[in-house]
Amino acid sequence: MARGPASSLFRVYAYKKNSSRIRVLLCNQQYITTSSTSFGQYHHRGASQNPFLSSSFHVPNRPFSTNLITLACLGLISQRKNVLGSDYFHVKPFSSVAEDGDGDVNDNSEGGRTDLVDLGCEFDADSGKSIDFDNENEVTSCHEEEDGVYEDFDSAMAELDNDSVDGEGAANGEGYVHVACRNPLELYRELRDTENGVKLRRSDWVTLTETFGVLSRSGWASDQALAIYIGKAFFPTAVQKFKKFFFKKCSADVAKYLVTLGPADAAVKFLFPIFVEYCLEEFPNEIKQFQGMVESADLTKPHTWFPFARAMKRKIIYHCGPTNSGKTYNALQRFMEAKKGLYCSPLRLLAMEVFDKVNALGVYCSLQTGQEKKYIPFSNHTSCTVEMVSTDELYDVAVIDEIQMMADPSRGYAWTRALLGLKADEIHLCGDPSVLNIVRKICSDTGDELYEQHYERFKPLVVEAKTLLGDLRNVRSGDCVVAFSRREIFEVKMAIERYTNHRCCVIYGALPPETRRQQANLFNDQDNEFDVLVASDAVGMGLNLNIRRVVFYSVSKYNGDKVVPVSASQVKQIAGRAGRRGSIYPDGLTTTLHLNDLDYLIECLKQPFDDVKKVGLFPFFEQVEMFASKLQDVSLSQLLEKFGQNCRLDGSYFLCRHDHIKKVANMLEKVQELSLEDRFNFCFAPVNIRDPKAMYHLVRFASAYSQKVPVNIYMGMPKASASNDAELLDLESKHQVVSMYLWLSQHFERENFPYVQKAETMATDIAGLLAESLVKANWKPESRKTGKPMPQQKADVYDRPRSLIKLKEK
Ligand SMILES: Nc1ncnc2c1ncn2[C@@H]1O[C@H](COP(=O)(O)OP(=O)(O)OP(=O)(O)O)[C@@H](O)[C@H]1O
Ligand SMILES: [Mg+2]
Repeated sequence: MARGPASSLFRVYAYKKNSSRIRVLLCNQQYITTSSTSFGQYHHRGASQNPFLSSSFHVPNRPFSTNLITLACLGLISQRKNVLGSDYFHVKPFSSVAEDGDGDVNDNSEGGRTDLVDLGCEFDADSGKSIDFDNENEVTSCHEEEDGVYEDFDSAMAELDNDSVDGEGAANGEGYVHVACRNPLELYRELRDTENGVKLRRSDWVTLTETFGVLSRSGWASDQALAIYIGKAFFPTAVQKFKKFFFKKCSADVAKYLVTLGPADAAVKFLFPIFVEYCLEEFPNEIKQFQGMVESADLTKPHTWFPFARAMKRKIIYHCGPTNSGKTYNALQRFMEAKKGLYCSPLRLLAMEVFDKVNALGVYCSLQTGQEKKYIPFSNHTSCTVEMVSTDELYDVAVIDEIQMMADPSRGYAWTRALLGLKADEIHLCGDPSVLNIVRKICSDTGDELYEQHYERFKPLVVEAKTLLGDLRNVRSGDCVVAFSRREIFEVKMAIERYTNHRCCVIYGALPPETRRQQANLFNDQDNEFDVLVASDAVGMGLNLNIRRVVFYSVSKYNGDKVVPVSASQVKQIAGRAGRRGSIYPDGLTTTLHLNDLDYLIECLKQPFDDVKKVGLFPFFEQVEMFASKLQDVSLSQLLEKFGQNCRLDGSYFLCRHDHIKKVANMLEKVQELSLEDRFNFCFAPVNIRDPKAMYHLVRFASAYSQKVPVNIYMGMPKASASNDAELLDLESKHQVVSMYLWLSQHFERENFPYVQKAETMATDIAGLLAESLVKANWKPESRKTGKPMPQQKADVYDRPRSLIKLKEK
């Protein structure tokens, strides 16, 4: 068996065709020795003399080259200890490895020992079968070999071995290092300095072409390339150029080896470091430019963005608990006691509710939402929406309500910014426990003191197992039926009012907050006939309504793409509206319309709160501007796209979704004279991008603004309340336009928007008309008209609303 008898070196070559088939041929002892530190973490104890001797060994799923080293060592170790589990592969003992008296494998470092040679065998994890090699390392028997790859491989290997034997210094097995074991930089330089590469056989050329295809599509490789500032967009081009270079320069042994590996991950892992060397030399400008871009899109360490807040010693109090447990109530107590306080709300409606409540209790409080600013003389307190938080003002106490919204995919950044940036001695966070861990982490980054106050629900929420048995005639006074689309809301309202004596109020997202508030008051007030509320998930956050029972009309909703189950946390939030302390129904009930949705409801209520791992971030304009300076001739939408692709974030943060902003930016492309900053700010205006009327007006506002003419609202005012759904939709959309104008007037120089008063009057009038319309609304939702005509319903039989039937049929 011995080959190169006097050699203190041996070679192992590992070939991994798939995860269970590993071939060990030869390895250069020197190589193992020098690389032993790289897997030092995998062995312990007993490594005193020979670093490969270990009493236990874990075979990691490592990159190919590490496996190579590991295998070589494992062979030695198994020889001595037989410790390898057979899960990974069976090790055929290396009969040629001698043991000394105490059973240790001879330490090669002693020098002159010649017995560590010729380690030729192949291992198969599944079968345990091995392929034996004779001492010239040519296959002597090849069990269960089916395809020709192995044969090619074997002959390639045999050739390589022969080359090494014939080559310089090979007589004793020294000097030859297989390409897989060689330094990639060296390999790259060799390729680069070669005049002409080897002429490839057609079949090899095909294999190599496929291999480059795999490299170019490899997510692993494009991720790794980011480390040397090869961006994802440039990566395929870089691979393409590398491929050209490679085909021109490739040497016989590299080509042969790659062909052996085939178009697989192992080949990508082998090629990648060479590719890196190539890129570093070939694309210095691209790398520099991308590096500049990446560095300007650095969103890591967001707590350092607020040096003033960092200079303060803030006290953070987390009011942590489920819905209706008194979190907001307790935080507001501190807010009202403070000399100067700020309350940050997730919704305009809730900001208004707190504004009213606090003023009613004798604490002067102003209101600040995106659309309106109500300054109460002598007030030191402000109730605002979280997006309007000022990180410049100093406060004694600030309250950030619904803090779990930090994890909201689109709006989360506003909560994160408030928490990181508020300059307040005391900050009260109210929310469920889902973001508690991440708040702990953020506080340890910011150096703020965190106090936790845990709450329990005042009264447990009771699930009514009977459900409404699919029949809306089982609705009772004090019920809130929750549906997840405007269309369903009107269908339910119509059905209830048609088949029962109840009257319904409605609350949904597209209604202005004034109208929602009017509807909520109508429902809360016991002295009228409106005793049922039909609402969307817009009712879910923080509001205090006189709800006895929350009935889920359905437990799935359309997410803009497909119908998906409503999330457990949302179900909890919504169901939590029932039975508020202090309301006329302090015992909360919840159920579903249909029996077959009940299990899902119970499951959601039972589920523990998520443990959120990341919260949202979005760059300030200044960051986007800095990023823009690294690019030329790109639109804002492209800029944001690129920012999203290239920004760096810490593990606790994600970049908030901004498709909506990009769409608005695209629409505004036709407005030419806007500065980048104005354009950026316009994109945050509250507009329904699916409403062409609203989009038209936004573009008009932006055009007038860019031409420095006073921005006016040219829109006919409706004369009367709606008498059908089209008119109702028109009112909703007109209110949005006015609301957008008001928002712009708050976010840009006021003198450019001189018609604020007119807009406010229009907004109030439209909200009034909407309220009037909703009281009498008993028509089919507009979108229904485009569908097939419905069969006539029998007057006395309640029929389930059609959209639900369709959903269930699906
Ligand atoms: N100590 C208290 N005394 C009187 N009323 C209270 C007290 N605590 C809470 N309430 C009332 O109970 C209701 C629910 O309280 P609160 O709004 O603070 O709950 P929450 O935990 O913030 O709920 P959510 O998660 O839904 O926002 C409110 O109407 C509030 O005024
Ligand atoms: Mg609350």
